[in-house]
Parts: sequence; structure tokens; C-alpha cells
Amino acid sequence: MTDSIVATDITHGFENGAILEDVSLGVEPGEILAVVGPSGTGKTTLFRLLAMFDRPDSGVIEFDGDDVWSMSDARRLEVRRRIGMGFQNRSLFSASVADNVAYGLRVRRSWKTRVASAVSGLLGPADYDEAVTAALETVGMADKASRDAGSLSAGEAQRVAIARALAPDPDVLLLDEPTSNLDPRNTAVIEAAMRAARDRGIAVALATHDMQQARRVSDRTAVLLDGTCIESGATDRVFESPTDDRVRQFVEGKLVY
Ligand SMILES: Nc1ncnc2c1ncn2[C@@H]1O[C@H](COP(=O)(O)OP(=O)(O)OP(=O)(O)O)[C@@H](O)[C@H]1O
Repeated sequence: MTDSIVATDITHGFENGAILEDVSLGVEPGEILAVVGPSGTGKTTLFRLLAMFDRPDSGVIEFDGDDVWSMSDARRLEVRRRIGMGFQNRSLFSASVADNVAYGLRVRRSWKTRVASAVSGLLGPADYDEAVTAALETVGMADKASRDAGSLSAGEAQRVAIARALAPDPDVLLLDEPTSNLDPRNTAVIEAAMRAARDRGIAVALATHDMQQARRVSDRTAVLLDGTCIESGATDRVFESPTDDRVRQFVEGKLVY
């Protein structure tokens, strides 16, 4: 298994106590993992740990088999640059759509690109343009490359944020509620971008409170309730024959959150 993120026995909390308790899950290249659960159950907290923004109180986060909190700061930064992130409140900055996407490229050039550029010299502007256009095409925004990001609708801005995460060709893509409050059309575009990333071999993890979205896009689903992973497995199996009674009730719509 390569280029995957695996969390094992993660416990984490704040001054008010533990939010996550003994959570174990992983995402592999070429799959979409959905982490579903009600608001406040700890999805963002978990994704911040996977993104290495925070260090867990206990448990291990491994990237490619290496414990990320046992590595040097320089190596951890290198690993972090291989992870693309689309977090809920990450706003675009006031510049063109293309500049926003290129910014992601400059800050987080992919491992492969950096290895290549070490031997072939620095990337030229044409390479940036190509990567920016390809990323914008994935989310159907290539025709708005020169628009000011401030003039975009919420759905368009969210699509550009995903293009920014995709442009450096990351090994892992972490998306926290990427379609919350978006209309069906923008939601469908973003779900298609997730599938395209998966088909390119990227390990995609999606946090969502929308069970139906998990069912539509993910290969595997982990259900988080009150900070504990109560069920995980192949999405079809989790939805068709859940082992946990609460998951069954969620699936049948008898328990809502
Ligand atoms: N920095 C923090 N300090 C204190 N408590 C926090 C902090 N971050 C999160 N929490 C608390 O942890 C709990 C889980 O929050 P988290 O954002 O991880 O949930 P979530 O499942 O992502 O919810 P949502 O879908 O609403 O974003 C909440 O009760 C929240 O108030």
C-alpha cells in the first residue's frame, strides 16, 4: 500500500473533553472514503488531524507507512505538501480565479513535480498555465479563469477551491463538507471532480453529513457518531446490511440528525 493515510486509535479533545475516541480509518490511492455523521460529531476535528494541522492527543497518523509525528519537521512539511485540502471555511483570496489556483501550485508543488523539476530546472509559466487550466476544467470553471474570485457564487468559489487543491496533483485529497449549502448542479460538478480525482489514483477522503452523498460517491464509508467510528466498510455493504442498529436506522430514515 502506498501514499495512503492511515489513522490508528486516534483520541483527541479540547478543554471540554474528548471529541474523538479510538478512531481508526485509512484511505488508499484510487478510492473515495466518506466519513459521515451528524454535525458536531468530530469530522472536522478528524480531518484536521489527517491534514496534520493538529497533533492527536494519542494514536498514530501514518502516511505511506511512516508515523507523521515521528518524522522531522522538514519531512512532515514535505508530506503535507502531498495532501490537497478543501476545508469549509477556506476562502479564496482577492485575485483572479487562475491566480488562486496557481497559488496552490506554487505553495504545494507535488512530490513528482518537484522531483522532476530538480532534474529539469524550474517549471516554466507554460507548465503552470497547463496545470491551472486542467484543474479548472475538472470543475467546469476554465472559462472563468480570468474572473475575480470575489465575484463568484458560493458554488463556483467552492469549485475553484477544489481546483486549487487538485492543481498540484496531490496524492491525497481531503474535502470537508465540500458541497454543504450548494445547489444540485454545483454538487454534481464537485462529486464528478471527486470521481475524476479517484480515477487518477488520488486517495480521496470526504467528510459529509449527507448520507446520500456518501452512498453516491464513495467506495467505502465510515460512520462517525459522538466521536466514535460505529461502522465502516464498503459503501454498498454499509448501506445494504449495516451491522450497527443506529446506522440501519439512519439508512432507513428512522433516525435523523
Ligand atoms: N478548537 C476547538 N476548541 C474547542 N472545541 C472544539 C474545537 N474544535 C472543535 N471543537 C468541538 O468539537 C466538536 C466536534 O466538532 P467538529 O467541527 O469536529 O464536528 P463536525 O462533525 O465536523 O461538525 P460540522 O459538520 O458541524 O462541521 C464540537 O462540539 C466542537 O464544538
